[in-house]
Amino acid sequence: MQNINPTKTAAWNALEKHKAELASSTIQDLFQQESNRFADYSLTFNDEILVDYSKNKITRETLKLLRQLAQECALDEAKEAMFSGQKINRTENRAVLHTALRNRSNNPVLVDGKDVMPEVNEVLAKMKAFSERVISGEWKGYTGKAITDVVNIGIGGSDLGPYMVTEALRPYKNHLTMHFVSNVDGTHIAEVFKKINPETTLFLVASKTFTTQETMTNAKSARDWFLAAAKDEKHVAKHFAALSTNGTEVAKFGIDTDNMFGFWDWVGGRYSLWSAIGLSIILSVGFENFEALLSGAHEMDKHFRNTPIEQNIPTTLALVGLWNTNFQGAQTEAILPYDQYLHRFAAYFQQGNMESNGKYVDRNGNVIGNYQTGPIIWGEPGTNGQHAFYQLIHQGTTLIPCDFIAPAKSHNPLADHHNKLLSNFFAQTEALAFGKTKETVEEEFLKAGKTLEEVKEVVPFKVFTGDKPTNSILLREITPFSLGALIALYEHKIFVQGVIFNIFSFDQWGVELGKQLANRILPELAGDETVTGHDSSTNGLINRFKAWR
Ligand SMILES: O=P(O)(O)OC[C@H]1O[C@](O)(CO)[C@@H](O)[C@@H]1O
Repeated sequence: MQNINPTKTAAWNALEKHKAELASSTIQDLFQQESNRFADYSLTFNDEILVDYSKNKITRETLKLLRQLAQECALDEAKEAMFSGQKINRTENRAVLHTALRNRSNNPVLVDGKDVMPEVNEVLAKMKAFSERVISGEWKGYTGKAITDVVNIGIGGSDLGPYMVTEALRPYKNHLTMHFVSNVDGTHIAEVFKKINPETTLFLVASKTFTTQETMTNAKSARDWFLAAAKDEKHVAKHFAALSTNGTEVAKFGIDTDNMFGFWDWVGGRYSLWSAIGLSIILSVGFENFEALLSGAHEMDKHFRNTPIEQNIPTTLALVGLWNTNFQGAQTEAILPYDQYLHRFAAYFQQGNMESNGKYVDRNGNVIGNYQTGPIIWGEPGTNGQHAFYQLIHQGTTLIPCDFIAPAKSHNPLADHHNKLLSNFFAQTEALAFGKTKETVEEEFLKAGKTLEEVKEVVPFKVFTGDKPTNSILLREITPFSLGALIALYEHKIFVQGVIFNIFSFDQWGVELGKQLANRILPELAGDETVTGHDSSTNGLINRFKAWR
């Protein structure tokens, strides 16, 4: 992977000039100039996912220059480096191979000269056998009863991915009730304890490192709660499994390593739902559906690796996103799924994108001064978002590019709900792009029998400038396969942007300082002594906490 400052490329320079030339054009103007924008600026994956990026302020020239930028930043070489197991996570000296976890072709993937596929397949086979026993009821708890509830204890990538997918695939669910505990706030696990029975609950302790404070604290409380009922330590083996890379810590915690499902340091936490961390998904929807999820992601991997840049969906979305943040002044991106089952999708990619590309130091170790790296990611399902924050997207002073995502076919085709839902999706993207002029507002008033004199004060507030960029991602249906492909699409989008930003997307040093300071503060919270070792604000807060608790 080369270390190229994107702003030093010829393409970046040309994009700056091009931006100035386009400045006076609106998205509406571009639609008037190009009658076929939909056909020319949309791509289809597998006849299952349509990506329409026509409602962005881009032209053929914009795309040509953005593609040139990707080439000048050696994107193809970086892609091959990732897929072939090179240690592109240089600050941790690790390969980045979530693609190997879903490599359904089974072609060898080498890390340090060793094919990782046999081990990947071995863990998959172990998860299959285990999940079948639990789902069928053959796996019994300590009093001989079958498992009814599964509690995944993990945080960050060890929670957000499996939780998001489990929710997204609810229509495929079996009888097991799933719970996800992540927060170290005792409330999170205490509320779950109220709903479960120790005799019929299986705890999955999901942690790549098996040292994460939140997870280990919750896991210990779960074990204490369980032993308060089960009494005998030997019963732990029937009720606790570990999903981790760290066998030593798993054994130290007291979980039978027969109940451990391993993965490897080349799986990043936020890219780990395809690994043993996906066991809760398998327990919820069955192994076959998990395989279909992997297959969907694998198809997207092949598309990303092999499709020319002009038709390459993740690359196109990455380039359009980069254009919006670096040349149009946007700082955030909203992900707006019009599907209630995808209610954690934005939260999932909040970590996926912001932990990956929220970096200010480039691959040479230099501070980045003159371009933006990862955007702020946020979002909520439509139409809830419409009644909450869309006001600002339509009429605020900040530019917010949005991804609208929806399935054509609903899993719950109740009366006309889905048509209503989708009419809102289509209407929003139309309104954001084309807005509403002063003339239209006045015309509407005249039609309603008002005079222009009567309404002149209110007219400005009813005008929508439009010219707000959106992508529309329409899926045929949310299935395990299409969901796998959709997730992989976003993962690769993040990768492409990281390559061009010239940053390391697969480390996360930015989360360490807070952890370090919390470890220093924790013992200070124990006694009643006044704390004086910090700045006046931190001392003041700690001391008031101690006085009030
Ligand atoms: O799976 P682990 O090791 O418990 O880590 C959980 C999460 O903590 C982080 O390391 C930092 O917050 C994430 O990258 C990771 O997903």
